Amino acid sequence: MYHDSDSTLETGNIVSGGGRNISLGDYTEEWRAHRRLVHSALHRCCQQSLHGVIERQALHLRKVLMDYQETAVDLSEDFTVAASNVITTLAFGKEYDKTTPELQELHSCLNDIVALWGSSWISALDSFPLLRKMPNPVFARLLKEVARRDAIIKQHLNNYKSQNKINEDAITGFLLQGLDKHQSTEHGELLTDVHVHMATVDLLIGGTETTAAWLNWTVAFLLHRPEVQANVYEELRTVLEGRYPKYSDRHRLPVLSSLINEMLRLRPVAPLAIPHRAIRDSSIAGYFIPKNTVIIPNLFGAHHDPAVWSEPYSFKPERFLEGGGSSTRLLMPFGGGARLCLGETVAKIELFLFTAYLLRDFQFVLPQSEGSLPDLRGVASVVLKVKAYKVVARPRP
Ligand code: HEM
Repeated sequence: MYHDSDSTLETGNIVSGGGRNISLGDYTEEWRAHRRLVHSALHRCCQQSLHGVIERQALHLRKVLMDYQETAVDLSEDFTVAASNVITTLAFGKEYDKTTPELQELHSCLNDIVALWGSSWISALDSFPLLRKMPNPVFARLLKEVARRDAIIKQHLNNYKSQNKINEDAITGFLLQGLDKHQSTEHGELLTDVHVHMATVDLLIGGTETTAAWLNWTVAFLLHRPEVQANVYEELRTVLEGRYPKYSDRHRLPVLSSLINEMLRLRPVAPLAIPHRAIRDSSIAGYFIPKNTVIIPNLFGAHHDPAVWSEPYSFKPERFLEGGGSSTRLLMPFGGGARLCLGETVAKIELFLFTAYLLRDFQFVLPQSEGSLPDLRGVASVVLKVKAYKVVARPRP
């Protein structure tokens, strides 16, 4: 019932390529066809190539951590590169080193757009359209960054298309080929290259900082309760007998799964999801919701409701173990309904494999130089991030 995200606003239209991306697009036939196509592409890639792509990035991350040789480092950038490489490999068959200028340009541009669009200057423009008639440096920068983003993505997609063989197992390959098959919706709206372009932006924005922030939170919480880390390691060691895990091993690794679920509960990295709009008069829990009301789902609130969770603010993965009293059915870190996170399956495989690989090979410890444990309160923005901290990744014997 609550389908539309709020994109009638002018700045939203600019950022979303005229409403042609999924996260900000309105609930139209065109939007549904677009989402269906991207969903099919992700589904196919989850079955065909995703596992291998993530394994490769997890092993690369392992090498990066080994190379630090137990020095105290902030791992946030390495996590961002690992998560981003999963998406860029799937989207245009490319992976980057963190020092690559191309990668830095892509991320600085996407991060600037998210930050500028979330700024109060831009909200003021949407609330008081007359302000658009006056010079506004923030708005001018937003326009410039959107143009830069579009030029970068276009170049990547053109490079990809100019390769002789377009691989249908890669997302973009599937999307491009899918355009021929699904081009027209029931009502005749056309899906074009612009939709592939905007889907790539959606996947890059939706799939990079979220996964990276989640990994960074997990290491921070593990420093606070080292025994959880020891329990996960012990489980990995005994169940897997030395080999690296596959996603299909998850049911045999309840301790690891409980850690992942507890982190998704405690720090849903998109704490307020994406604004939705009621497409018709409705009600929630007995409250009348008129058509067009914008609804902001408070996922963080739902995950900390004392009526549902005991000690909601405590880090207690064991609550999800048998007899622990909590059910994963009450979790909603990926939102819900028609706007459910498109990358939910991709994210779940990533969180599982990255965490398993990291905890199998490293013990994360507080550096002696750090006086105190990481601050767990977080920095609020579109993505909920942990404050910067340093950690030592000590290789397991
Ligand atoms: C820890 C990892 C992640 C979390 C917690 C997360 C969470 C979310 C949430 C809460 C939403 C909004 C849902 C709503 O409004 O009801 C969302 C939307 C979205 N996410 Fe994720 N996400 C994650 C990873 C990913 C990944 C890896 C991708 C891409 C492969 C992705 C792509 C998207 C897209 C495209 C949307 C917009 C969907 C729409 O508006 O229809 N996300 N995500």
